[in-house]
Amino acid sequence: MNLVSIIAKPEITITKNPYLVSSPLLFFSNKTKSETSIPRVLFSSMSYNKELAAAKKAVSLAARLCQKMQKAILQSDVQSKSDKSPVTVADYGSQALVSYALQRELPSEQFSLVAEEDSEDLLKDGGQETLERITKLVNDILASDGSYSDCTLSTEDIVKAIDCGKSEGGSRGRHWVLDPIDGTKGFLRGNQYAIALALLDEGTVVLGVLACPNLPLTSIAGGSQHSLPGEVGCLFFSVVGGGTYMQPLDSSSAVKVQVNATDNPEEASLFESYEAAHSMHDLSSSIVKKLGVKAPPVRIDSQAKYGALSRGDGVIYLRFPHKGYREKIWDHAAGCIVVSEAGGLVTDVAGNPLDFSKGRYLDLDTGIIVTNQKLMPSLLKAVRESIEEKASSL
Ligand SMILES: Nc1ncnc2c1ncn2[C@@H]1O[C@H](COP(=O)(O)O)[C@@H](O)[C@H]1OP(=O)(O)O
Ligand SMILES: [Mg+2]
Ligand SMILES: [Mg+2]
Ligand SMILES: [Mg+2]
Repeated sequence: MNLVSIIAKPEITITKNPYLVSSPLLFFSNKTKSETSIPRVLFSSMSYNKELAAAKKAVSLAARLCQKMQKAILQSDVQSKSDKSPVTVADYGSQALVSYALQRELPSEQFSLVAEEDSEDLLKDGGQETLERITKLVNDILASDGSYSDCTLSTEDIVKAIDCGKSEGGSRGRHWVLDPIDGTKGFLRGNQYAIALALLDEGTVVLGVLACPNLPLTSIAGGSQHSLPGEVGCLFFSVVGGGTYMQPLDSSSAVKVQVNATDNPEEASLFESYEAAHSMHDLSSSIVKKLGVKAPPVRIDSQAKYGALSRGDGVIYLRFPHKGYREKIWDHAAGCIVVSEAGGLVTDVAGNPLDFSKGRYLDLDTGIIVTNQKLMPSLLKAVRESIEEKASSL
């Protein structure tokens, strides 16, 4: 039986990147081995190699599209900045590109996609011009990459690709889960955003790819989110049982990353939403005060928080949406596996893992808590106490 084995190549490093120094690269090569000599953990990651390659390609193409559009937005004058259509074009374009690329890369698989956007607004009066812009943009990205040069997409193809994302997901079979631009507000401001793609298999997230085009390749601990050009753009990826890896968006040299495993809250720093409207910052600050965290919170947009936490830039991520907000699975699926495979934990307030098998929404009523395994018990205790105090003060 021809199986895949993993060979460590410690001599290959990218010296500019501190994560690479202690992290040998892993290469996959074909080798014949008896089935019993392969650890179970490798079997689980081996089963999704094809899907991982397809997901990385799809997300990298979408990241290129988003980078192009964000540059155009930031270079535009004040008047056209108030026009929100470039972000719309980028959102739809990213979803169309990921959907199309996955289907081209995995032609023999049944395709189901749970994604944020749908074409309803594009098909209304006045949507045609936007649809044409999206179609041109997607075709331009594919042409400059040289992929799928056998066909140019029509506006109908684009609508079809976007609307593949209407699946309800659930606990049966395989479903891709996509947020084409996570952190739209950050994208518009020129700050952090992510393209987040995950694969659900029988209700469990088994694979995640997270592109963070504006995230520095070096640590953002302490809040420094600025780097020299050429030193930003990270692609995180994980397969269940296989760990989490990070590579520069424009290169294929991946390194294994791990969460910061400190058990000392004084050394732990907190990530939270940039947008106060997305999470209750007063509650997070009461929790970290109770826990004894010293550093001020680092506020960044999108699932880039999960990526940064997976490589140890910070230790805690708290997310408490305001009452009535329903969390969607595409806002957490990729980030969740990226952190868990790097040794972290992602739970609800009760300490239960997130359940992605219930359809398009996560069945949560309170919030999402992310940290390493050692700090989780005391963090959960501080969360519960702070929630009780807040409730009794109302
Ligand atoms: N009122 C809201 N409360 C919480 N999250 C929201 C709200 N509105 C949008 N979001 C989503 O929160 C995520 C951004 O999280 P963060 O605040 O941590 O950056 C995005 O997925 C964003 O959607 P979108 O994907 O459309 O940007
Ligand atoms: Mg989102
Ligand atoms: Mg989005
Ligand atoms: Mg949105």
